[in-house]
Amino acid sequence: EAPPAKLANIVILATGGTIAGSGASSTTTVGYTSATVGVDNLINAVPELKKVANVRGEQVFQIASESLTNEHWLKLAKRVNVLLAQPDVDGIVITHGTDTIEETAYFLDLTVKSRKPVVVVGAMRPSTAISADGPINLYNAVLLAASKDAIGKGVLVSLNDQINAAREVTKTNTSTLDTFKTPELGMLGYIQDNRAHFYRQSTRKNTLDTEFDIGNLDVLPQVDIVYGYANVNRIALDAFVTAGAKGIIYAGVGDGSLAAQIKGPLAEARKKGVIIVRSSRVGQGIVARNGEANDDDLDFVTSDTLNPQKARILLMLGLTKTHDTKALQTMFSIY
Ligand SMILES: NC(=O)CC[C@H](N)C(=O)O
Repeated sequence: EAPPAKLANIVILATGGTIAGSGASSTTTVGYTSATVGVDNLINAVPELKKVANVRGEQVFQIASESLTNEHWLKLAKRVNVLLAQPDVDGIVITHGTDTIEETAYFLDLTVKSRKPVVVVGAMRPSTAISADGPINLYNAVLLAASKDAIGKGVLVSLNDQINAAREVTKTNTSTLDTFKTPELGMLGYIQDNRAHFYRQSTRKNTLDTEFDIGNLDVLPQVDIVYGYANVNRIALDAFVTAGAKGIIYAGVGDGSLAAQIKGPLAEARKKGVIIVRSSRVGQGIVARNGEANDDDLDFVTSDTLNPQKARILLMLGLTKTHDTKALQTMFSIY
């Protein structure tokens, strides 16, 4: 196939993860070490990249993604914004550990100020494994970032030949290659035969259409997650509030239901000024406002379809703008 006349300029920002991992042998697929291979070696392992884009790499950090902090997100988003403001950069690919890929992608979806493509990619097998998925995933991600069809679609997550939206994608399996899915709402499309094929798009606002500006931020408001379960107690909640949490995501059972013994403590925390968002540990579906709790009386916010870890990101960013629960609730319906 003839190469396109003018290749897009794509910057690969490497952050670590299994895609940059190495194991003791070619059959080691668990128990390997993440974040050991540098960005130039990742690029050199896929000479086919040269056919689809002019690529250059930057090592932003080199960690397993479970160790990511808010500061890493701020650093990464700022770098993406600087690069995308340059006329000689057409798109960004971020190589990333898969454990928190959905969180980083959603953070960028809300804070990148450009319609140019941003694709977050990872792998489930380390670079040293037989049939490692990193090289094909990286190839597909660069192809996607260089594709005109990816412009204005928000931040994308691409593994396993599939394209998912940052807001909706989630890791559904601890270890299989097809772990990234958008249950029910569905993926956006496929990458096949050297082309991105799009079939749908999220209706929620992203990138240039959000109100969030992290350009001058060095810290984010403290927001923590309290997990719901039968026989839940208030110990974790109280500890987070005492430690200075400005917001709490309650990962309730079912439709964000509140156990009798947690409802009172959550209401007390709200009276102290802490913003409470009712989310759900279920992972699919809407947490309905005034459904399993009287949110109007309690002055709580509900998470819509965001899972707890993504609700945490939106609340952190929301709290950089307002502490008004009505305004925050609106954010959960538009982002
Ligand atoms: N498949 C992976 O990338 C997981 C490796 C590691 N736990 C990480 O998230 O960085």
